[in-house]
Amino acid sequence: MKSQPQLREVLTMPPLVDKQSFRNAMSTLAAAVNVVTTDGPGGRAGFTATAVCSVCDEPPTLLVCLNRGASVYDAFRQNDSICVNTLADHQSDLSNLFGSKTTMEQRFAGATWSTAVTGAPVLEEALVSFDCTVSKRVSVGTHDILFCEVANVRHQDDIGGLVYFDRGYHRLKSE
Ligand SMILES: NC(=O)c1ccc[n+]([C@@H]2O[C@H](COP(=O)([O-])OP(=O)(O)OC[C@H]3O[C@@H](n4cnc5c(N)ncnc54)[C@H](O)[C@@H]3O)[C@@H](O)[C@H]2O)c1
Ligand SMILES: Cc1cc2c(cc1C)N(C[C@H](O)[C@H](O)[C@H](O)COP(=O)(O)O)c1[nH]c(=O)[nH]c(=O)c1N2
Repeated sequence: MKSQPQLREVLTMPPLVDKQSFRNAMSTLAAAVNVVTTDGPGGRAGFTATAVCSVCDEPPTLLVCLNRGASVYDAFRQNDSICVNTLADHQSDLSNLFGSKTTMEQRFAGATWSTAVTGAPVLEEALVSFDCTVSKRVSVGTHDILFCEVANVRHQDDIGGLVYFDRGYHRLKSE
């Protein structure tokens, strides 16, 4: 019978797949597109994120993965108020605005905002907005995982969703 590798052996093992192969594979996982915003002592900031998912419903918690090299990282490190604004089918331009090398002024000038209970910016025409407080932060590799407790939800009816798949946007409409 083959013995289990010792911890030291595991730690020195090379990565199983290279970065590009990983990204190519990940590009086949369809994901909702979100503009994640914050405000507070670290200032107002926002970025586009597809690495968002549900964690548990007691307490209602979702997670957001944020690259520590992103321009918004310091603001998200200092602030605990976060709003996950899931984009509607007509908002791919806003995704590109918050997902490219633009200033925060340029990003927020691209849409209309209100202020959530927690103080985070809420996108007026979002499909759904999750107003959250960060409950825990975990660093893994290049990213921080932000666990966010949901204080309030705002949902719009009769509006299509936006999905990122195969490095492009796809519009979804319910029958
Ligand atoms: N989780 C992330 O940080 C993440 C997710 C999606 C896109 N992006 C960024 O958006 C840009 C365009 O992405 P694309 O999908 O058109 O092409 P891509 O080839 O850069 O990425 C393909 C897929 O790989 C994953 N990915 C990409 N960069 C990653 C990273 N640094 N960490 C973890 N997963 C990552 C995502 O699932 C992405 O959809 C790139 O600059 C990319 O880095 C980052
Ligand atoms: C469709 C799509 C999806 C994502 C991104 C981009 C795009 C276009 N980006 C990258 C992130 O939005 C990007 O780092 C910043 O908005 C632009 O970089 P700077 O803020 O200027 O560093 C991104 N970054 C991240 O840390 N987590 C994520 O889940 C995603 N997802």
